[in-house]
Amino acid sequence: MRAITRPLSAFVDHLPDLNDVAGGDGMLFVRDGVGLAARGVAARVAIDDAVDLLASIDHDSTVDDAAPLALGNVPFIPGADGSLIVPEVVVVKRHDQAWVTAIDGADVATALAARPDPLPSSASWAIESIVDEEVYLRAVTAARDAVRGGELTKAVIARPIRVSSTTPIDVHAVIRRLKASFGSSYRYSIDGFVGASPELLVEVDGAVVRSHPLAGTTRRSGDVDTDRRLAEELQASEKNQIEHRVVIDDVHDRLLPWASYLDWEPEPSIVKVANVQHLGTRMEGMLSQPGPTVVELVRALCPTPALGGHPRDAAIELIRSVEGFERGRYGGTVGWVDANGDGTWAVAIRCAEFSDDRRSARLVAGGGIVADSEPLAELAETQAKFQAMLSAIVRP
Ligand SMILES: C=C(O[C@@H]1C=C(C(=O)O)C=C[C@H]1O)C(=O)O
Repeated sequence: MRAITRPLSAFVDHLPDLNDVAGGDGMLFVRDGVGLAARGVAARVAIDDAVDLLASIDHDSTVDDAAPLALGNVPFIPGADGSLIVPEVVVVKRHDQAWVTAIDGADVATALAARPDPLPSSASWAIESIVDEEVYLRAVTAARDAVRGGELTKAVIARPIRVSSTTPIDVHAVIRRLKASFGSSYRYSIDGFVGASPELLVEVDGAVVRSHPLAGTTRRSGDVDTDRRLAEELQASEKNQIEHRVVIDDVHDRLLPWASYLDWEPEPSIVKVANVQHLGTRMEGMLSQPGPTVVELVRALCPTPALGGHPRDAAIELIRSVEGFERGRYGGTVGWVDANGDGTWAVAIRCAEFSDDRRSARLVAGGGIVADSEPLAELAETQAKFQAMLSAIVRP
């Protein structure tokens, strides 16, 4: 394969919005205006082979930092195949520069051409649980009992719902709404898998490695003082601190063997998203040289205990025996890797999987269960988390 990279300014005089480059049928991975949008499939590649394939591409570039890249998703189950896409055309935006890479002479002008604004439309909607509430509540209780019995320190229990519409759902409109409400989350759209995740699994940027695990959740109220009180209660809650500690220790222990240095916030801080607030701990370090690719770190970290639990194998076994559905892409990770092994991967949460005809979507949300978890409070937490995608999809 051959790739050509040029500054975006060689093709357009104003920077297009990445959401509009992706539209309803392209690909997107972006946060706060930094990220990429892509169109067309030049190749599909197993994640473990991606860096070798990308490095073998003959790359003609006038942009120093640019390298061919692939994006996609790794499912929740450890070791599951993740198939990435090498796009025909990809537009990359960083803080200070923007460029476009085209594979094998793909048509950049068509990829960048303005897409019509999504039209407002009205539909009738139905929302139904895919797994009965009773099954979910029993699963939470089973996880709590396993923690109380000393088999686990934490397991994450989730539940799926289906949203159906009488008319096809316009994914372009959905990603635009996610931008408006969840600009600082990792917003993604790949092969009908769309979401806005606040959680960074791992990022490799040269020798620098970063992760931002989240665990421990409370609602938001719409009122500043109430939100502050809820955040203080979250910080002071032993139950939530335990949920959080399990994740931080595990991510730290999995990253440390690759790092010459790893730093982290001494106390978890509050991460506010439009619908909920979380406990989060930023980690940043330097990779030992020669450094691992981001794919190796994805393999080491996925699924994070923020979505599985601890110990990992026992938690996943329990999840699979009590949850009553297959998680598939939910709870895995979504992101990109380039020919240098750099890349950014978010935890695949706050997501919707659209049917091929776009008339329905499966949404999944869950939460960490420890000894003091209350099943009905957990149900309410999933409802708050569902709001991220529901509010972007449902337009009566
Ligand atoms: C499981 C989800 O979110 C995860 C679980 C959290 C928790 O238990 O408090 C918080 C953030 C995420 O790591 C989800 O959104 O479905």
